[in-house]
Amino acid sequence: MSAPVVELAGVTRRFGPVVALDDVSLSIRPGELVGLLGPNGAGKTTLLSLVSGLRKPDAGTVRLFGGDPRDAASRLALGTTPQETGLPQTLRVSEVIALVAGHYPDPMTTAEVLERFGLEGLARRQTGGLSGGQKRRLAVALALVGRPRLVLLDEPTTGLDVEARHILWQALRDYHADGATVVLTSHYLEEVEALARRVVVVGQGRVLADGDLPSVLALVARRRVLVTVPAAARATVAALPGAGDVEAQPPGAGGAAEPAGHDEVRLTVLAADADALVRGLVGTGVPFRDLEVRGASLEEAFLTLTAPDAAARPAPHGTRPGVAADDLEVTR
Ligand SMILES: Nc1ncnc2c1ncn2[C@@H]1O[C@H](COP(=O)(O)OP(=O)(O)OP(=O)(O)O)[C@@H](O)[C@H]1O
Repeated sequence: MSAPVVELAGVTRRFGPVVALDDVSLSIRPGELVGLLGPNGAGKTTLLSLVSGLRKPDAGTVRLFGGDPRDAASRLALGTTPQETGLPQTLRVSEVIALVAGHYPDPMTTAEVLERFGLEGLARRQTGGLSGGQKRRLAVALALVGRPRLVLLDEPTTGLDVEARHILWQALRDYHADGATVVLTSHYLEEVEALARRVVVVGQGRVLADGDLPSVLALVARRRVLVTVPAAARATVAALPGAGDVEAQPPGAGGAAEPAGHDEVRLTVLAADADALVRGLVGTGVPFRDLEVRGASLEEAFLTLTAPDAAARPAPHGTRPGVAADDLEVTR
C-alpha cells in the first residue's frame, strides 16, 4: 500500500482551556477525496492548520508527505484555500494567477486555470471589484495553480450560488480524477454527498466516525416510515415498538399519493427497525394507507452522531454511535 499523504497520530491541540483536537488519529492515502464534516467549533479548521504547518500540535505527531509540515520542503506539493483569503485588490485576476504560478516549478497556465474554474470572463477584472462568490472561486482556483498532489479546502463553496458551486465541484472532481488527493471541510451535507468518497465526522475535537458514505449512514441506520392513519390512531403509532420521533405533516402537504383526509393524519416516524415497526402497525389493526419507507439522510446521520448526548442515546440494531460497523472506524 502506498504511504499516507497525511498522517495524524494521537494529536491534541489546545487553545488555552479549549481542547480543539483531542487525541485525533487519521491517515489519508494518495488519491482519496475526503470530506471533513462537523458542527461549528468541531476542530476541522484546526486540523487543517496542523496539516498545512500553520500550527503545531501540543501532543502527537502530524506528517505531511512523510515529513514535518512545518518544513517548507514538505509543503511543496500542497495547495490550500483557507476559510478567508486576502487577494491583492488592484491586481487583475490573470495577474494574480500568474503571480501565484511564479512560485511553482510546473504550474498550470493562466488559460487553463481560467477555463477549469469558469473564470474566463473575469481575467481582466481587478480582484477588488469581484463579487464575494467570484473571489471565492478565484481563491480555490489559486490552490490548484501549482498542480499540488494534495489540496486542503476549508469550506470551499461557502457563499457561492448554485451554479458557481456546481462549476467548482466539477473542477474539484476533475482535479481529483487526475490523481490528486483532496480534503475539504464543509457545512453543506449535499456537498460532501456530491464529492467525498470518504467522510470523517468530527465533533468536540474528536473523530466520531470515519468511513465511506454508506457506512457513515449505516452507523445510524435509521429509517423514516411515512404513513397515513386515522387522526385518532396517532398515539397508537407513536407507541409502536421501535418508534422514535413522530411528526405529523401539515394538512395538504405533498408526499402521499392522496393527501390526508379530514379525520386522517400523515405521520413520519423515525425508526431503527422499519420492518419491525411496520409489522407492529399491521398487528394493531389500525387502517393505514400510502406506506413509504425511506433511508435517513446524511443530515440525520450527522445530527445523530454529533449531538452532545449521542453517546448516551440507545441506538438502532443494538449498536451505538461509537461502535464500529464492518469497514468503519469509530473512536469515541
Ligand atoms: N486561535 C484560537 N484561539 C482560541 N481558540 C481557538 C483558536 N482557534 C480555534 N479555537 C477554538 O478551537 C475550537 C475548534 O475550532 P475550529 O476553528 O477548528 O473549528 P471548526 O470545526 O473549523 O469550526 P467552523 O465550522 O465554525 O469553522 C473552537 O472552540 C474554537 O473556538
